Amino acid sequence: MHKLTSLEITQALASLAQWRLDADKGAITRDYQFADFAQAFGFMAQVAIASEKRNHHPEWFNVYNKVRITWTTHDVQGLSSNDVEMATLCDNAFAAIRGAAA
Ligand SMILES: C[C@H](O)[C@H](O)[C@H]1CNC2=NC(N)=NC(=O)C2=N1
Repeated sequence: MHKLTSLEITQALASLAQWRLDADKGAITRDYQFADFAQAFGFMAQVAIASEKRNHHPEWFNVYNKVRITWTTHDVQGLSSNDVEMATLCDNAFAAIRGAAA
């Protein structure tokens, strides 16, 4: 696992449009809003299981139906492909929950 270069980060964020980059910290953050707490927690449970499976864990905050997630890789003190993969997984899980709720 290597620390992503600025170019690699730009390329990765092209498909993670809702994520905000903190270039100094080497982290990406996104806010999600769900219909209610149950949906928000269900999302967090899915992400938690995937995080354990990949041994790559989020920094997150939840209040009622809102979840803020930040991905960064402590081991490289910046962003790695693990962060990109997990952000993509979060977006897919969010879309599935919103689609199921529709
Ligand atoms: C030893 C090291 O902390 C572990 O391999 C994993 C645990 N989960 C992790 N999660 C995140 N976000 N970054 C890491 O570097 C990381 N490392």
